[in-house]
Amino acid sequence: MHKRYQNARFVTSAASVASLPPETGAEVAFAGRSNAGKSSALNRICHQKALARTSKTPGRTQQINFFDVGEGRHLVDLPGYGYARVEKSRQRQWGAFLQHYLLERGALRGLILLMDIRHPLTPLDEQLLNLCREAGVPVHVLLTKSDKLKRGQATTARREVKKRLEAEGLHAEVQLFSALNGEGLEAVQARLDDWLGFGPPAGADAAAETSGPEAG
Ligand SMILES: Nc1nc2c(ncn2[C@@H]2O[C@H](COP(=O)(O)OP(=O)(O)OP(=O)(O)O)[C@@H](O)[C@H]2O)c(=O)[nH]1
Repeated sequence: MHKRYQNARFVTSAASVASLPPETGAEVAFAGRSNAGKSSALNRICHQKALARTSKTPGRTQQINFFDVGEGRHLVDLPGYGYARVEKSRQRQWGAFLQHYLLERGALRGLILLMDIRHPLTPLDEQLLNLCREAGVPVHVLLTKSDKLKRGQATTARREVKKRLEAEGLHAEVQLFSALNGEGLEAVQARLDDWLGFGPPAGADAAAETSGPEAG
């Protein structure tokens, strides 16, 4: 089992450009619509119950949260977007902050975009993908809650998302993920290792290393 992320710990939050922490090393950001399953995914990836608070009320995560995963590397939890009840002015403010973060953050190695497998590629997801392309930030897509669909449906959903992205000239990798049953966990951890510049985990065998991010 991959244990590196078990020691992740919360370091700080930022609610504005001015309060962003100094760039100490590589970081990978997690983004997605409210309720896409981001907190659940982070908790699962880090084998912790409440690292990122899982909430049944969508839209409650309002700050960028930084988690230290060792050796100066960080996972960064971006606030969920698209929650209808957040006022327009706050949505705009958040958009500007996100744009600044994606364009200016030198330490940012890539973005994990989480989308509920049953509702992928909403207009806000598309906007974020375009922003990442503009900023030159690589994207890795998790189609979350894959346990909600039958095997064949999940595979088809993945293929269709991949096809739509390619049609738009976006070359993101797309994988299935379930925080519930752990599907795709090793693939996303391998992607994080790669982006963060970690070597293979101690005790990893060749099979684990070759299970590419598109597995699942
Ligand atoms: N079946 C299933 N449900 C999931 C999975 N991941 C998350 N959920 C459920 O989906 C809901 C939202 O999950 P969260 O992890 O809180 O979502 P979030 O994206 O962090 O939401 P915000 O805090 O609004 O940004 C919760 O009711 C979770 O229990 C999954 O893999 N499978």
